[in-house]
Amino acid sequence: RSNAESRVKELQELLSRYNYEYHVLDKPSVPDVEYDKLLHELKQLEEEYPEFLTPDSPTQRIGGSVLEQFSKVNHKTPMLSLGNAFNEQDLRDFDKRVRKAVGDKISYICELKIDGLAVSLRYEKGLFVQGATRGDGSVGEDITANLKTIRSIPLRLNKPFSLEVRGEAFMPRSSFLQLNKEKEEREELPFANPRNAAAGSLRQLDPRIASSRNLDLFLYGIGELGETGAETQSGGLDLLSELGFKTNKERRKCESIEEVLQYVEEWTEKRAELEYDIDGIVIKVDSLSQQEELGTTVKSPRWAIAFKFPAEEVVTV
Ligand SMILES: Cc1ccc(Cn2cc(C(N)=O)ccc2=O)c(C)c1
Repeated sequence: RSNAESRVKELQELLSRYNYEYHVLDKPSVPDVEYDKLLHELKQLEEEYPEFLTPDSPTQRIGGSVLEQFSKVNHKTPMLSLGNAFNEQDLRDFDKRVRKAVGDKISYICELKIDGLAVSLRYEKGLFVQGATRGDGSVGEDITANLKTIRSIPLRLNKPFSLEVRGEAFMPRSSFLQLNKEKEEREELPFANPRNAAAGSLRQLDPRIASSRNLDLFLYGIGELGETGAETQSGGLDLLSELGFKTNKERRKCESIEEVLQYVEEWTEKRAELEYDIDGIVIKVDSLSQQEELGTTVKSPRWAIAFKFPAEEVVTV
């Protein structure tokens, strides 16, 4: 019995690591069948010895019940929306406003703007306890059970931190095309785009449906930054990676608006090569103290802007 307990612990550790290698690093160290075999062994042991079952076990991704409805969640810090830029001049004007307010010693960080839906995840002492949609920025919907089905989300951090993190949930384009093919075969209405498919999947009351949709998530922000000691946005992103979160590797530090414009130009060309849709580029002042100095307007930060790509001409045949 005691070696059943140690075997359960060993399998939970092992499977969590394999899950991280596969879904976060995209670099599995064991074949899928090996992972599957060990997962079944853990499921058997947890059935036989339920006292060893923990909520963060790799077997607990798909909750038991179908929800009646989603409850509401109040975001401690509001989830802001970004002001938009549509051309080079808008970006140069943004740069001027920033320099006027905080002076000329600034760095920017550019990140791909994933075309999905913004969600926030709360961890207590390292354990994933709640996940919510952005909603209106102050009140969102509790979609914890559906977010748990996203395999790249750690159910337990590798440090017992209590913090709130934010990111964009999305559906890879290949999964979107496959889902629509299946919908058309069932003569169901297909989703118009991956963003709608991701939103529709996370709004399912049955977590088994969300689990089948191959959703994913990139984290890009930490609420209550002070707790973690990060001093820059780029440092915050590195910390998120160290904690076991999936972050987007295409981010770039830019020392001038010229470099920002180069990055925007580069990804305007390359966006079709990505496995997911992006609808623009997010540009942020990297220093968190300068972000505080710049503050926010009624609804969006003065220290960030979203460059939006021109809407794609939809070819209707
Ligand atoms: C049967 C089966 C089991 C697992 C997976 C995918 N996968 C693989 C690993 C792995 N190799 O470390 C870890 C987690 C995971 O989700 C597939 C596609 C099929």
